Amino acid sequence: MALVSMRELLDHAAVNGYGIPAFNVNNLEQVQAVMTAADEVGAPVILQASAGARKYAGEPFIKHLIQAATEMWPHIPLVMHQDHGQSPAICQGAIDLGFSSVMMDGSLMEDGKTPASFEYNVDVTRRVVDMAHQKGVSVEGELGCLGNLETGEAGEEDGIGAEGKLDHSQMLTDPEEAAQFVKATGLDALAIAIGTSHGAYKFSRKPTGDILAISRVKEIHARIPNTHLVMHGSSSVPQELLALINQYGGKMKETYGVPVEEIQEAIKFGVRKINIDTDIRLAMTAACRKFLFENPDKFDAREWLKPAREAAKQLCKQRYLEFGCEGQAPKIKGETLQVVAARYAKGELAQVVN
Ligand SMILES: O=C(CO)COP(=O)(O)O
Ligand SMILES: O=C[C@H](O)COP(=O)(O)O
Ligand SMILES: [Zn+2]
Ligand SMILES: [Zn+2]
Repeated sequence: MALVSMRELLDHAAVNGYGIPAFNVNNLEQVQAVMTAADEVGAPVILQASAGARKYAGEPFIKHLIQAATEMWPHIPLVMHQDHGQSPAICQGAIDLGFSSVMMDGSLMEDGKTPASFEYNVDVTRRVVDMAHQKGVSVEGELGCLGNLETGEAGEEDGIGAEGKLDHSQMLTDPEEAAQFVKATGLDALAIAIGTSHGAYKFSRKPTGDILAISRVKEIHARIPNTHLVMHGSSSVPQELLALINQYGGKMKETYGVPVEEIQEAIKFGVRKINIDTDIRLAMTAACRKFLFENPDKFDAREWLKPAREAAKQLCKQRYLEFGCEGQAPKIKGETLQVVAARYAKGELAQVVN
């Protein structure tokens, strides 16, 4: 099957009440880990590449790694999604490269650090929707800035995150604004801010409602019940992986992620795409540290990449099962992007916002 539209997968997830993890990938082993996990449980797949991933591997490698996955697993509906595009030009580049879905993250200005105005966000997102839908490519936008409600700080581990302190009104997506935003842009999926942030250091304690606002998901969903919601920064940061890393020479500080049961609750209220990168990083690092510690004489990279890939696969498989993806892949038609483009043109996929 050629690459499919993210909209088609999220529509299917909405009708059938499940959520799809979107895994960040940077290299061969991560692509193989996600695909094998999906194959074992019959899950549809969203592979996403950040700007950092494209810089690390090089765009041709990202493109061909994902295309190789469509050849090796032709029966799995697969979306190639660009994560956190900082400008319409970057999204255009990804569409030209063959991505079947893009994120225009207009919650921050092009520098990836300065919170943007609502008007700026609508303008850039609308422009990306116009060009993407003509090709049948899906668009995710973001309203509200990801950040830690305890400290007012955004994740500082990757290239994207607001600088300085944010207040709660910037870090919690407003339901009414969300409705205006969806109406004005016509996007396919909306990333919301509810207290999650990127990276391993999300919460200083197991999160409760004051720092992880699942109640806000419910309020947004009540206002825009037909829009697919996206949760970024949704790694669960399993304590056993932190313990393994530290047991074998790592030095990670105490930290907590987004509990799986909170994500499961959010899935009941319109969350259809759940972004996970950090958990794969933790799983691979733990496995790699353990293997090298136990086998100090080994030097063939394949020997330590194999357990790392296997650990990533187990993590992905667990999330597919926990989010309800099991057995869904064969039920998805896998329309071509041309067919999807025609459906956008006819207005069949227009957003319904009252
Ligand atoms: O949101 C993400 C990518 O867009 C990844 O989030 P994590 O850092 O929680 O894995
Ligand atoms: O958006 C955040 C992802 O975790 C990507 O991280 P990255 O920019 O380090 O590749
Ligand atoms: Zn953002
Ligand atoms: Zn993100």
